[in-house]
Amino acid sequence: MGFQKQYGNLFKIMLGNRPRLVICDPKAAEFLLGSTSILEKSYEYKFLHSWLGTGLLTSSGGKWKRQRKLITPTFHFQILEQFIGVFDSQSDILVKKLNKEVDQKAFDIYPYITLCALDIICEAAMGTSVNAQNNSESEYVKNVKEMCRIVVDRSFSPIKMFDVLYPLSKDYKIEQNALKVLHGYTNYVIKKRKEELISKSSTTEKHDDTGAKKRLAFLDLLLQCQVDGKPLPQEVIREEVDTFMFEGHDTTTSGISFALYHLSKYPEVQEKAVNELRSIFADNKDGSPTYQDLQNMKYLEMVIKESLRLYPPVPAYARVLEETVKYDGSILPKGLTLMVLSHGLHRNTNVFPDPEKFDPERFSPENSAGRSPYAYVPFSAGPRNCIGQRFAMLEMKSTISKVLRNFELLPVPEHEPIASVEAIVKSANGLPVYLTKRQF
Ligand code: HEM
Repeated sequence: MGFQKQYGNLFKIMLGNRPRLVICDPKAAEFLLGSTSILEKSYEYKFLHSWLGTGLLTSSGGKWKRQRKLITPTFHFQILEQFIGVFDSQSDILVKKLNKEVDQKAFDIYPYITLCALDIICEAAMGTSVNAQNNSESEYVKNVKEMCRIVVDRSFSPIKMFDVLYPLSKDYKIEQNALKVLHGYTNYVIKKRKEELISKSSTTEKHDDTGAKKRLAFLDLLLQCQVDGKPLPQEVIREEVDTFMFEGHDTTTSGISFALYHLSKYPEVQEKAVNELRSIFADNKDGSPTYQDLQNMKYLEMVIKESLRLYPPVPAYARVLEETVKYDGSILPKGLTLMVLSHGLHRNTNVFPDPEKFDPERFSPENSAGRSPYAYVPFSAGPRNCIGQRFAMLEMKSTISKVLRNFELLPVPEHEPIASVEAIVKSANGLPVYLTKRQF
């Protein structure tokens, strides 16, 4: 991160034997992210292939275009609306778990949120529960964590990054075992859902035992997709479900945890967010939020956005040039990796003065007006932006508002997070807070 201060908003570095152009400048970010032709992901994404195959995140070319078109409708707001119950019921479990920290010592909020976010994505993606919050020792949960660690390790290890050397490492064996568990579980769930889909008539299948409209998981929607009149192959469905599992829980965990941490540090911001919630839930103090309630949490959204600015969960993402291109009078050669460092872009002083200051007002409608959409990119931008962006924002609002309605968050005065830049941004020294009960 220090490189930006030294070399400016556009600079070249070598990682291993690969040169890369690091982008912390909105104009260059627009050139890359707005492009409809520079879509190929960089080398490091290959470390995800053994788990995710070539799902939406890791695929390229025709397959990516086809899958993106097919999957986009499954993120329609009417479908997202169905997941609000999942966010709410899992947040209720989170509140129960957090109750034991009330008036106790400071504790790290991150592990609690990880398990909650895992439960949410499992239920939304697969329609099943792994019950991580009540059973953090689940094999599936343990192996998701293990795979996330291995992927990051491989990106930075001068030995493990090479395919020929990697099988000699301890992690290779751990990965093989993890993949057995992860693929075994997803394949089992897909098979079970497929059988259910075939055995139930189309009318009963859309309703649960009480006759209420049944919620469909992303998996059900994928099972209903057809290409040229044929259902998607099992392998393709598995890749996408696994991709949602990977992209859809560590990212929101980081987003929620840092936002809660910032709320603890800035009591006046917390007070303002709570007042907004009081006005939204005036007639329904203990009620569950509706889709509209979540949409009305405008100030909370500003808080989340500012938190994502300072600690974007995906701090960097990269593409590789398949052709030589020209940018701003310079030739960028084929094979060059272009990396958007959102962590640095969000600290560009031309766009965000006094960048280290936490100030949600930066995202008020007046202050956001006229800002380039490529200056603030926690969810990336352009054709390969995050497909789960609206799902993530709803989940973050739902979970954070539930915590705020139940607890007051208090700061640990001397603590400053040390951003550890892995695939997902975490804090090396945790995100500790104190909790007291709130009268809402
Ligand atoms: C705060 C939460 C999230 C953040 C900050 C985030 C951020 C991002 C970013 C930066 C990318 C681009 C990555 C790249 O170019 O390599 C991306 C892609 C993606 N995200 Fe998210 N994400 C979040 C939540 C989610 C959720 C909840 C889901 C699924 C339910 C999801 C699914 C995906 C998928 C499938 C892609 C690949 C899209 C494509 O290449 O077409 N994300 N996300």
